[in-house]
Amino acid sequence: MSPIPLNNATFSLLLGTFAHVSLLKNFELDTWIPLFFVTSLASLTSLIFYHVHYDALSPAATLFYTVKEATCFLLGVFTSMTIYRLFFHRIRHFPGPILARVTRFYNLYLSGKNVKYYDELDKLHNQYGDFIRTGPREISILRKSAVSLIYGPQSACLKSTWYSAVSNDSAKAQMFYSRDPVDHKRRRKAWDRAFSVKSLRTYAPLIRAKVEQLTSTLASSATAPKDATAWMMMLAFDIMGEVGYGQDFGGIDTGKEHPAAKAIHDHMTILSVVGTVPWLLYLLQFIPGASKGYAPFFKWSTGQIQGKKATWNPEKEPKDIASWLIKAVMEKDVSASPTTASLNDDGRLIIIAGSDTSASANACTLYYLASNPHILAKLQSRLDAAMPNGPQDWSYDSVASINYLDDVIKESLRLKPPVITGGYRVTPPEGLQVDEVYIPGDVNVIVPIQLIHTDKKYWKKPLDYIPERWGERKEELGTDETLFMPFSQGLTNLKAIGVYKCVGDKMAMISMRIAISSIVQQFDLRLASGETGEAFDKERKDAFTTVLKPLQLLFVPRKKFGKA
Ligand code: HEM
Repeated sequence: MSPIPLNNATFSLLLGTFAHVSLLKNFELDTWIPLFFVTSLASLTSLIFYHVHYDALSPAATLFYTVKEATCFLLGVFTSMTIYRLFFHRIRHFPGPILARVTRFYNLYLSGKNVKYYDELDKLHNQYGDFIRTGPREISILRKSAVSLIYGPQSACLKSTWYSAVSNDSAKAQMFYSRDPVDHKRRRKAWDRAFSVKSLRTYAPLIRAKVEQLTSTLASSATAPKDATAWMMMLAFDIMGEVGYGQDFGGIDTGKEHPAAKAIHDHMTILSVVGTVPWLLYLLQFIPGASKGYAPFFKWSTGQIQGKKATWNPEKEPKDIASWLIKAVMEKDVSASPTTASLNDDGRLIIIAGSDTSASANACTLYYLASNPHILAKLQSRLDAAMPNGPQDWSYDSVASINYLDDVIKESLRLKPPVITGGYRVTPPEGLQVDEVYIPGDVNVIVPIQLIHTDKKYWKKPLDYIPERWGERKEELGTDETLFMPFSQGLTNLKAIGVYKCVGDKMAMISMRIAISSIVQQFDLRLASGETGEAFDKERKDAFTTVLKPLQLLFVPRKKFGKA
């Protein structure tokens, strides 16, 4: 029996085409994926019901016709989608690999291949130019003017669907995932308070205490090589424990990486690879056990937040980031996290955003200093000139006055930005004019951080580590600060601003100044025997943040201080 018309292959094919052209084409599938699945399930159930009751088909025939019709329907959808994306889409004129124009699964493949998406993107830019289509509605741009247009304070671009991959409901998620600009701006105020000048002043001594604990530990077994990657990770976690929650993670004490560190790396790798197809990442969390490795960290941070709430004292000034966020909730401030779930998620954001990034920045700076003895010696001489009696003279004010220290840190952030590629933004409905190129509205755009930092159009000796390019050789090397965006910032009058830029950028700089100055003041750094630094340099994983290979260094205590 061949019931008409529902089991008709042509009809199903046409229905699929019609569904794409009239409906799906206009939807942001990433945001509507639950509805899409419920509707698909309901349609399949109705089809089965129709075949059983109206066509009186046997179970085997019902299965056969349902599968056939569903397959034809999907064939219609995907054929229409492919033709549309290749020949009719508003960004069809942009060059890029053919598969990338059709599906984001191509990006998933590129990201997952070696988890070095920045390398893949570099190859694509070399092949196709400054503007490339890296997805059906996604463009990667390597142009200076795009930085402030997309990331600057006046930008009309919003956060892309990538940010709704973890949750479609921003009321239940951390501030970072809030795509509604009004909601984001409101919630960001509570975070801004946690990083005010006054708050930062209370964090600096906590950071210094952790760094001192590290330098004593390093000094106690000075002849043995140490894995700088692991120790910088322990330091960063311990700092974020103290500054974020007023808690000691005990990493430096025990010499063991906090279990949350591995969980966060795994989580970030999944986020960056699977997140290239945001709806897929969204679905992944419904697979039982998918976030098992992450559970202890969830439990710890939720316990901390809820514990602080339970013992809240309104008279006490907050001393850590979490307490600032809780204060907004307890005082029912407009900036407060809207739900318990979102506050708990904000609590996780503190550690995730602040630890990995700072650890990677410090480890990379130590790598460059150990590999460039003349730069290390110059930095030590500047530190010695400012603090002639060595560590006993150390003060943050002295350290902050040493421009060369900032130059060293900035050059590391340029060559090895901890957030390697960065976040996508969506163009406003009226589109975006970048130099001679018009990008239509509702298109995901990105300026890949590491690639713009090393673009030979804009940088002389782009791959060389030259801290002087930020100071005395600025003019000679033509350094343009507006191209420097490790915190996803756009610059205006050399002030780092941007609606979605890193809220912890100032704390990050303070933390790096304290860590690098203290270590370099007390130790000479050398690559340990057998360590070339090559794997560390070349094999970084792009897991949104960076996952670094081990780096074996010798921390040799310095005997003399004073002016060189
Ligand atoms: C060297 C260290 C750091 C680097 C390079 C860095 C980089 C970044 C970047 C690139 C973004 C924007 C990501 C995007 O566009 O999606 C960001 C956002 C953020 N960072 Fe950092 N970060 C660092 C340290 C920190 C620290 C210490 C904290 C403190 C908790 C922090 C907290 C945040 C938060 C909360 C956001 C989300 C901001 C928002 O969505 O409004 N970061 N960071």
